[in-house]
Amino acid sequence: MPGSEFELDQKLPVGILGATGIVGQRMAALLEGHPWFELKVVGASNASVGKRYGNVKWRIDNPSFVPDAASRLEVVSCDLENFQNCAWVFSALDSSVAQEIEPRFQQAVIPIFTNSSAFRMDPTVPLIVPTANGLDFVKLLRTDPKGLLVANSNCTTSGIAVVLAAFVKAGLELDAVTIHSLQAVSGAGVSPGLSVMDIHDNVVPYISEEEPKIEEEIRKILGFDDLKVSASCNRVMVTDGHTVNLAVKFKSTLNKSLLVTKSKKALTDYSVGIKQLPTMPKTAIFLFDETTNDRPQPKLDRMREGGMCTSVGRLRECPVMDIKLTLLLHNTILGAAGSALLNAELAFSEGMIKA
Ligand SMILES: NC(=O)C1=CN([C@@H]2O[C@H](COP(=O)(O)OP(=O)(O)OC[C@H]3O[C@@H](n4cnc5c(N)ncnc54)[C@H](OP(=O)(O)O)[C@@H]3O)[C@@H](O)[C@H]2O)C=CC1
Ligand SMILES: N[C@@H](CC(=O)OP(=O)(O)O)C(=O)O
Repeated sequence: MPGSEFELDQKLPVGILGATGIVGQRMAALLEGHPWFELKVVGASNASVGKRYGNVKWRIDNPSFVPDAASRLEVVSCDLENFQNCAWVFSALDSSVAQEIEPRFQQAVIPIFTNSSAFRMDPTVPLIVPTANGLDFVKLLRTDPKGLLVANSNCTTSGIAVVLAAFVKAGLELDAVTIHSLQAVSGAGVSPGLSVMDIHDNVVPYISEEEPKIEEEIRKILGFDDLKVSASCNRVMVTDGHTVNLAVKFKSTLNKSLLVTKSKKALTDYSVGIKQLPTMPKTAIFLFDETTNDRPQPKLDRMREGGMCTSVGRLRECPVMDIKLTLLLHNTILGAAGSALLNAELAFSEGMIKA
């Protein structure tokens, strides 16, 4: 927890657009008992308007089930006037809907931290995975604090960006990256979501629009326009937690064995370089050593550090590239709601949003 400068007389009122979906529910669960922010408004589509939030069909495995304080709220429409008293809003809207609704909040000068992909590649929108490029966000807030719309990345992108950021920070220059993902069903959201008939006992080797999104977002987050990235995405029968097999080629003349050693050190030494905040994990990356060759696994490792830590294992030489590894991230926490919340904490702690 930060020091007394952040002790507030009253918590800041915040709202969620798309509060009834999988990411919106995660946001509500993470906000329950938050030291600075209090969930006051929950918005969704007309299908949910008028319901008590506690009566909405709950879909995530939060220990407190529907968060207690939020359960009494009534779901409202995502019209601006319902959120006028919020210090800012989190958006967990479908991207097609977000495209229309999010700019209205931006124009009304209500800051918005969005999980949607609608504006991620807009050059005026910071694309921030706080445990990867959070320090860039701090610098931006200090020099040009106008970003009222802040996006976090695609879920799969998030953990990859964290690992690659650690390599870059350790001075390992990236040349090319290949990505093979095994993505959980919660990534597909509720509506339309995935049919059990399609995914049970199955692997689906295609996720609409996912591959180019990951490739572009990684370049934007790391700031390397010329980085070669190739992604292949698969949907698997896992509830939460995306697994990624990553191979990396460095711009280096060192031999592969040395690059493995340096990569391991980069991951174990990695520190994000920003202050401790309520949702910041103590360690952004957890590396399994060579005595453990069957981890990370979604069921066992997705909740490490409250779902905000990227777990890495099986880091070894690659006969084609230089190194390869397996990483795991929680797709609705690090990959969505947790990063949006940490971005808001960062912005608030840097004075972007006044109490
Ligand atoms: N799931 C994941 O792992 C990740 C998701 N994201 C992004 O986060 C966003 C939310 O994803 P997810 O929670 O999975 O999606 P869901 O389909 O589960 O939820 C969508 C939400 O948007 C609301 N909504 C839909 N149409 C409208 C409308 N016309 N007006 C107002 N509200 C509307 C829904 O309300 P209602 O219930 O009433 O229909 C619901 O609350 C998406 O943009 C997604 O791409 C990003 C990273 C990871
Ligand atoms: N498409 C991702 C989740 C997601 O919604 O990503 P995005 O916000 O980039 O559309 C998945 O299927 O796991």
